Amino acid sequence: MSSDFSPREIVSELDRHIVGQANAKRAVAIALRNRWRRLKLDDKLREEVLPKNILMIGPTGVGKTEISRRLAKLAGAPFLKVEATKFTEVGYVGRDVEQIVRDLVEVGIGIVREVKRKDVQAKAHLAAEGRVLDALVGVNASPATRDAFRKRLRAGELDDKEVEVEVQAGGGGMPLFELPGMPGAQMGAVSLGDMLGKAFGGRTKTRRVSVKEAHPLLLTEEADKLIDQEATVQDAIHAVENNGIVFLDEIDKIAGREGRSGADVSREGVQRDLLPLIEGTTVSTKHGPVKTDHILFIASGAFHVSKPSDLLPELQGRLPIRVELEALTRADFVRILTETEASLVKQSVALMATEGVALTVTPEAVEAIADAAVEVNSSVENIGARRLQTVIERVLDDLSFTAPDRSGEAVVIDAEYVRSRVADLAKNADLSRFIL
Ligand SMILES: Nc1ncnc2c1ncn2[C@@H]1O[C@H](COP(=O)(O)OP(=O)(O)OP(=O)(O)O)[C@@H](O)[C@H]1O
Repeated sequence: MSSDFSPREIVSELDRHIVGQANAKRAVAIALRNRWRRLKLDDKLREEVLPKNILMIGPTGVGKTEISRRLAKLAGAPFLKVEATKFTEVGYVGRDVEQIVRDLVEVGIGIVREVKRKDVQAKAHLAAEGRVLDALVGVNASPATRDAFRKRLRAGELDDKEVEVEVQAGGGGMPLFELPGMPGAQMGAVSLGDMLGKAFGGRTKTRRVSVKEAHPLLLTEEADKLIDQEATVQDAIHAVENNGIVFLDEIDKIAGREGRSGADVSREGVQRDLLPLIEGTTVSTKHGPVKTDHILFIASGAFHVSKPSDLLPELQGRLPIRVELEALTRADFVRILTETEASLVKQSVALMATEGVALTVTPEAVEAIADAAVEVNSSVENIGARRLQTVIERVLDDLSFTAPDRSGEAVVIDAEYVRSRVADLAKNADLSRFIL
């Protein structure tokens, strides 16, 4: 499943979504290409080639996660983000780190299942249509009646009619997870196992839904019936072992410093627990053993207080590729707002269009938004590009609330308007702490 993009192509794909950070993009592009190269080797040599894991160093909100996530999406690779500090929490037992691999397998199953669902879509489509017809006319209806209804169904004439359908209980028939690469993927992955357990446990329940709603519900269910579940799991494990990417955030926070207080020992403990995973071990999961030797680990942290050299020497050795990400400038903010493929401005314009409001954000307004973000980042706390979200929300708050009453209107957001919404707040650090 590994993508066959060249490093140059990978970087240019990443460029569509992420501004700047050329070094980090380059490093991950090489790492991805190296996996493709490894898979081309003969068996014996292939086992010898270990991934060169990456340490990303840079302040919060400058694109570390985003680069990794986009890379994984590009490669169709199972991806999981974990905060290293999670393992320093009270009640933590060393073996919990293995949960990372189990969760990654669930993510992998999600990806493989989605691909396989597409493969069987045509067949599943017919089967789902058959079940909607059963619900409409009964299983004993004459072929002629069925055909007549099928025609009307396909023409969309029956969309609003209510039917009773039998669906798997426990979420069956609904998309069970979000795809990696989307926010929330992590949460979805954790509960995925539970949900699948229920979905395929055979319990069904009757639901009353419109014909229009019934079709997608049954489509997923019929597709899953056509998919070989065992092969899905095996493919997923293969994908995880050869292409999996784990993003370990806040690694700097578990780097111990001189002076061994109790907390430092626990931090070092977490590093020791993580080490085997990164060095290569076999984790048992409910789907079988999973080897971690070739999983790519991207560790990341700001390293404001601790330094990479404060990490255990063994861990430092396992993170040989170091890349620094720069803090974002005002000019970067302007580009993030306008040039990226799904920029915040494009998103806002599209969202307002669904309400019939033609929104225009002038270039001067974009500059003013960037100014406000820079100002609050320096006066309150530097959260990088994340600040753009809070500023935009604030700027569009009124419009967002009233949009349904303003259908048909053209609304222009200019610099003056942006300033009127956020300038005072941005100047007042105490206020913006809460609002921006
Ligand atoms: N260089 C950039 N180009 C475009 N968008 C960016 C960039 N940097 C950050 N963003 C946006 O800001 C948000 C946060 O970025 P990201 O999750 O990558 O932060 P991070 O550097 O990983 O920080 P943390 O270590 O706190 O997780 C994302 O929505 C991302 O799209």
